[in-house]
Amino acid sequence: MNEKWKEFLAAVEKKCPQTHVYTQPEECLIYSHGCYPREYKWLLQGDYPYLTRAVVSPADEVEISEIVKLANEYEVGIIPYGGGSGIVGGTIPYQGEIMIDVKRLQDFSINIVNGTARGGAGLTGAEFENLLNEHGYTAGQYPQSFQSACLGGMTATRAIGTFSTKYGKMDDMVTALNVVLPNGDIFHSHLAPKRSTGPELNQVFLGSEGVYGIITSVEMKIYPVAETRIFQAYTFPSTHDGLNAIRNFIHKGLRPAVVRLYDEVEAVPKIASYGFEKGFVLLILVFEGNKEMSELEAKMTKEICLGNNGRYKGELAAKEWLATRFSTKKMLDFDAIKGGTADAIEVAAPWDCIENVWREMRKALEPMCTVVDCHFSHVYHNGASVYVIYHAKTGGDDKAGEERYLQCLDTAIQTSLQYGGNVSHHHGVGTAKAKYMEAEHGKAGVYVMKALKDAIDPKGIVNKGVLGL
Ligand SMILES: Cc1cc2nc3c(=O)[nH]c(=O)nc-3n(C[C@H](O)[C@H](O)[C@H](O)COP(=O)(O)OP(=O)(O)OC[C@H]3O[C@@H](n4cnc5c(N)ncnc54)[C@H](O)[C@@H]3O)c2cc1C
Repeated sequence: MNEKWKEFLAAVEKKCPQTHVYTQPEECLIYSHGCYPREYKWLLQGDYPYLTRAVVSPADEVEISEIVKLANEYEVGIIPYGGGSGIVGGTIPYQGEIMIDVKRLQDFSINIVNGTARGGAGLTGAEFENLLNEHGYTAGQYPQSFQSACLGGMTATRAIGTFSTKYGKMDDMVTALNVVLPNGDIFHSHLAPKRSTGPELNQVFLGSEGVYGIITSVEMKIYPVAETRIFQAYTFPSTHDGLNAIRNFIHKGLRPAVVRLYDEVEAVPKIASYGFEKGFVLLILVFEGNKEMSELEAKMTKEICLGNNGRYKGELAAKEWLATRFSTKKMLDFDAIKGGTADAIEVAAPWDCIENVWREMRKALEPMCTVVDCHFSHVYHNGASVYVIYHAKTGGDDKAGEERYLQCLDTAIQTSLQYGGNVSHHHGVGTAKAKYMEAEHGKAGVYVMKALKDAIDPKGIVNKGVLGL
C-alpha cells in the first residue's frame, strides 16, 4: 500500500462529510478479519499479521462513488466489507487496504405489483427478511449466516440458503442491482424481467466478490409468506438410495423447499437419538407455500421416497432441524482449540459423478481428521452439492493448525476436481481457493475474467488478489 493513504483519508473526510472514518487499532482489528479458518488461527497466534489502515463507512451510494474515485486518484487499495461472515479470505488487507463498510446502506422498498423488494447492500439477511415479513412477504433466503451476512455480500458471493430447492440461490433471486464500478461510475440494471441485449450484466456482478465494484443495492424476488409448512423425514439403507430418491422427485418437477440428506456417518447421532435403523441415512424434507399445492407435492414426493427404499419417519426430525438450523457452535468452538482447525467445504457435481465425489472426498479427508460429516443440502435438475464438515486432527500450536487447514483444503478440492466435482458451490473463492480458478474455468475462462478486471480496474484498486485477479 502506498503512503498516500493518509491524504486519501483526508480527502474522503472533506468530500464525503457523512462518511465515518475509523482508525483506532481495535476498530481496525475488528474489520481486518472475516470467518476464514486461517484468520481464526492468526487471531490466536498473537500480533495480527494483516491490519487495515482504516475503515471507511459511507452514508450512501453517492459517497461510495466519490470514495472509489478518490481511491483511484490516490492509488489506494480498498476492500468492500459487509457482514464479515465470508469464509474464504475475501477481505484480508494483505497490503493494509482500506475497508469500505457498506452496512450503513439500509434502504428498503417493496413493489408488490412486481413481486420484488429492494434493499441496501448493508441490510443483513435477517433484517431484510424481517422487513418483508412485516408486509406479509418472504425472500426465502436463509443461509446459516442469516444474522450477519449482508445483501451486498450475499450477492457478491452467490450465497445460498437452506430453502434453496424452492426459492433458489442469490443468482436466481436477484432481479436487479446497483454497483459502483472501480472507476466510480454507477451501474444500475434495467428492471425488465428478461432481456436479449447481450450477456446478462447482473450475472457479471453476482459472484464477483467485489473485484468488479461495490454493490450498493439489490432488488430481489419476493413471495407471500407461506400458508403452510409440511415436515417429513425418511431413512434409506444407503446414501445411494437416498440420492436416487431425490434425483427422481427432482426430475419429476417436485420442489420441496428443504432437501437435506445426511450420509451414513453424519446421520449416526440423529438416527440414534430418534431410534431409527442403525447404519441408515436420514433425509429431511420441508414443503411450504400454498396449502393445496404443498400437500400435493408432499404426497407425490412421499410416494417416490417410499418407492426408492425409503421408510417414512414422521415429522419430528425435520421440525427439530428447523429449530436448530442457525447453530454453528460445534465448528467454531473447534477452531478455537489450540492447534485445531475445522471447516465446511462445499462443492457441486452432476448426478453421474456425485457419489464418487462424496465417497472419495470422505475417504481422502478421514486419515487427516477426527470428524468428517457429509450431507447433500442443495439439489438441482442436473446434480447437487456435497457439504463436508471436518475437524482436523489436533496437535502442536496454532501455526500447525493453520498448516493442517491448508492440507485439508487442498486434499478436499483436488479430490473433488479429480472425480468430477468443482471448487466451490456457494462459499466463493476469496483468496483461499484462488489458485484453483484455472482448474474450474480453464485458461480461457480465467482470461475472460482477468481481461474484464484489467479493463474496468486497471490500477487494481478494488479487492486485488480475490478470485486470483
Ligand atoms: C457460520 C457461517 C455460516 C455460513 N453459512 C452460509 C450459508 O448457509 N450459505 C452461504 O452461501 N454462505 C454461508 N456462509 C458464508 C458467508 O456467510 C457468505 O459468503 C456471505 O454471503 C458473506 O456475506 P457478508 O456480507 O458477510 O460478506 P463479507 O464477508 O463482508 O464479504 C465477502 C466477500 O464479498 C465482498 N463484498 C462484501 N460486500 C460487498 C459489496 N457490497 N459489494 C461487493 N463486494 C462485496 C467482500 O469484499 C468479500 O470478498 C457462512 C459463513 C459462516 C461464518
